Amino acid sequence: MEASQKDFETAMHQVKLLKKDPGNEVKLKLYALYKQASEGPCNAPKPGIFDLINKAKWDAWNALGSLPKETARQNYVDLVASLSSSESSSQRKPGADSKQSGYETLVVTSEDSITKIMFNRPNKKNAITTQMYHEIMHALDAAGKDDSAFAVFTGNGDYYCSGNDLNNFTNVLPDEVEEKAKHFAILLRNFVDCFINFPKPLIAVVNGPAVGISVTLLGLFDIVYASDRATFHTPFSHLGQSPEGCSSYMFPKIMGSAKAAEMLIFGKKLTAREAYTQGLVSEVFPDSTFQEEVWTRLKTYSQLPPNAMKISKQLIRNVEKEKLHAINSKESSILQDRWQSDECINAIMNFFSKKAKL
Ligand SMILES: CCCCC/C=C/C(=O)SCCNC(=O)CCNC(=O)[C@H](O)C(C)(C)COP(=O)(O)OP(=O)(O)OC[C@H]1O[C@@H](n2cnc3c(N)ncnc32)[C@H](O)[C@@H]1OP(=O)(O)O
Repeated sequence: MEASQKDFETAMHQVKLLKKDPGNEVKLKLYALYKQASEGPCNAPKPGIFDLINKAKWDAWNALGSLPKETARQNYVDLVASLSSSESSSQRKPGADSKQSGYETLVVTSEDSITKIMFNRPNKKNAITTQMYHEIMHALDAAGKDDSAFAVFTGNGDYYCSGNDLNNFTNVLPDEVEEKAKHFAILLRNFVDCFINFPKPLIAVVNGPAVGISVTLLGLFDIVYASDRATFHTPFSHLGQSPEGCSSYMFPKIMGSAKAAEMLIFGKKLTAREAYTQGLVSEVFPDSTFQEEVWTRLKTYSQLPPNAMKISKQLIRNVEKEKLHAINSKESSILQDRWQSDECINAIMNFFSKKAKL
């Protein structure tokens, strides 16, 4: 059920009862969601750069873009619920619903036999930092072993995920480039391996635009539900890079080589409907009812016998597992070279100099 105005008001009251200060980042998130839910997209003039507090608040609100009021209200209620529940977790009975601690870039929750892994850097469009890569690997490892029926990835805010955080490649001295590239190739390979090896059904709830590695990985997901606001974009050539996440194999297999080439070589951005027509997405939902429809459905599926679902997933996927590992290894090693190329270094510099937003 979508959060009602009454749920929203109750949540506003609950915030005041929190005993622990949730920290500035969470307070900004609460502020932004509250403004978006009550007033809609940011319409206030941007504060001056020295007005630090009001600028941070404005940035947080503005980062929510055109997120619908209803979704903001729901996210606000969910966030307050997760804050309240983590405060009372010491009194909670074992096995009850819980937000898992130890994550800074994700919100990981277990509810209704579903492990939900939510990218949680909405102000940065959920771009994946090195820390986030590690947290995702950790969350996947735990979700593979816990008693949930399946795992679901989604994004907080208006984006699903804007792909690799390009800051991962900045502040590297010229004589460190080779070593860094090697380091990231190993990280990438290990990261994608976790998706190839994940033993249970893996579902993506694509709440908004998806870019780069968050798109390529979808070929390794079992089901992809998308809001009609979602887009799918892999600007690898624009960045002087090349495909990863086994997309060089999975995308031609899913959509045919001609369509895959348009995405992976030319960086053609697909709408949710196009991604559905090309077989990358299982179903598209209107954004206004997306969360309610998808989660109602997933809660029903999560009651199916978990072992049967797990075995079926493995039957479908395991035939190609070794091949996928080999492809992942090859893609990572090619990227290791690409990251050291002038094409790539210049494209990343361009992004940060705001000349070439993709
Ligand atoms: C282990 C290594 C694996 C490597 C393999 C992975 C490859 C990839 O994923 S390639 C794809 C990389 N991603 C991109 O190229 C996207 C870059 N971002 C953008 O083009 C845009 O930010 C946007 C289209 C995603 C959103 O544009 P807009 O709505 O105009 O919002 P802003 O650009 O103002 O973004 C808000 C805020 O977030 C920062 N940000 C967004 N995405 C990234 C990112 N991928 N890396 C770093 N930072 C990102 C953006 O810089 C803004 O920050 P502030 O200026 O500080 O507010």
